[in-house]
Amino acid sequence: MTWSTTTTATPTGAGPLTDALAQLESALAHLGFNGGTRQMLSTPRRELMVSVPLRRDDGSIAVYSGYRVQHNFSRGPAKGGLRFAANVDLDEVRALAMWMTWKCALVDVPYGGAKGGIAIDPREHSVAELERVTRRYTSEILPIIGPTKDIPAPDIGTDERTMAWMMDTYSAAMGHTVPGVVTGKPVSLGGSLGRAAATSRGVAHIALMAMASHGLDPAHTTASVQGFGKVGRDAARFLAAAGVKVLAVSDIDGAIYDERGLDIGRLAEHVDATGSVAGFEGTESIDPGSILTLDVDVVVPAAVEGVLTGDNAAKVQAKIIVEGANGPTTREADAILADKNVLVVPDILANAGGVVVSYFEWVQANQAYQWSERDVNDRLEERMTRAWHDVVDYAGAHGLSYREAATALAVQRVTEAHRLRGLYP
Ligand SMILES: NC(=O)C1=CN([C@@H]2O[C@H](COP(=O)(O)OP(=O)(O)OC[C@H]3O[C@@H](n4cnc5c(N)ncnc54)[C@H](OP(=O)(O)O)[C@@H]3O)[C@@H](O)[C@H]2O)C=CC1
Ligand SMILES: O=C(O)CCC(=O)C(=O)O
Repeated sequence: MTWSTTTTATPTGAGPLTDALAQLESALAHLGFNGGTRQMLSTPRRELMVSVPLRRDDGSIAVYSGYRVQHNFSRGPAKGGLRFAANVDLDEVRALAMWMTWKCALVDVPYGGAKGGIAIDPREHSVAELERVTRRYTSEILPIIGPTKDIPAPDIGTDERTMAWMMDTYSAAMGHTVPGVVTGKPVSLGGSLGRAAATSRGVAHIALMAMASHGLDPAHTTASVQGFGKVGRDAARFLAAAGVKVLAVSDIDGAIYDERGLDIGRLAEHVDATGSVAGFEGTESIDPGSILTLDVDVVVPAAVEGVLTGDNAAKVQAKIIVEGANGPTTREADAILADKNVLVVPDILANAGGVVVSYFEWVQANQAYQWSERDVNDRLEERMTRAWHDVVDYAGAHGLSYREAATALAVQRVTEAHRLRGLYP
């Protein structure tokens, strides 16, 4: 395994880390923070790179690159998801870890930020292979995770089953069951009621508040959703349940459109049966790239980073973008959308419902006590509403965009924790 504790994240060219660092720079400039604070916040506290060997079902050996980046611990243990995707690399994981720090601070949960990833396409592997690769990765990063150190959760390409394997591997090494080492576990293993849909519930709640702030009545509002995975599917479901007409959704394989509004329940059944939104009866197949620029009121990118760019931002017709995904909007797109007066609700606010309920899960696991789903959802809504008002008020008071306000608020909280812990560590 390769350890690094001193790397300053210096990205090359465009990409999520470039965007994340630019957002940090603008928050630091607004707050008037000095070079030392800047260097501390732009530098991950710890990075671990591992090679993950896998014996494939046919007996051959493959080796995958794995990462865990812990960006900050000032407010508590590091927290963040684990991604399985072919294009995962260190800079992407660094950016995602930094965004986790701001997200946790913004919704005021007592965590720092982390993220992990393995450069593997889960669709190319059997369940048995995925289990072996997850267990080996967990063993490799075991020294730096734990309920008081760093607590992984699901992200792209991983799910509650992955978390169960991680918990089991960690627990076997400890000699006793440690449910608090991961969140997003199956409920029967100490997971929280409401966690599976929490990110989407939060996205929809924030989208409805953003719509209200623009005087949009859900019953007369249209939306499109990019991505129909753990976040996109339920975000579309909650929006539709609130009366919003979801006209289009997409996944890797295609995009579909229905001017009458999609039946999300039936679409979910179609996806469960076929593996894709493509070919859903009664809908028109459209160019997946157009999902972000359709004539709708609200766009929810809920797939990957860097999809709203300098090339397509000028074509956006929506009034509101609610970032279900992490980092879907590049710096160039942000500037163009601001000029067009499009409201961008940033990822660290819009998709924070997942980590909020992960926090609730961790609290429940540590106390070996389960809350009701109603309790979880009420507390989630309360936290999301509070964070929304914090951002709106701060943006209004300082003449900032919502992204600038959210990042500045978060950076201020992290820096304050750092100051209170002592200036001379
Ligand atoms: N899960 C969580 O709790 C949280 C997730 N997020 C963020 O939300 C986003 C989605 O995560 P999640 O839903 O968990 O991941 P999933 O793996 O469950 O789903 C990802 C979805 O995005 C689709 N997709 C991938 N690439 C593209 C593309 N280029 N164009 C269109 N669709 C694409 C996938 O298609 P296909 O189905 O065909 O593979 C799938 O539908 C990520 O940015 C993640 O970091 C943020 C906060 C919490
Ligand atoms: O639930 C968590 O701990 C983190 C989820 C996540 O990876 C994210 O919010 O981006």
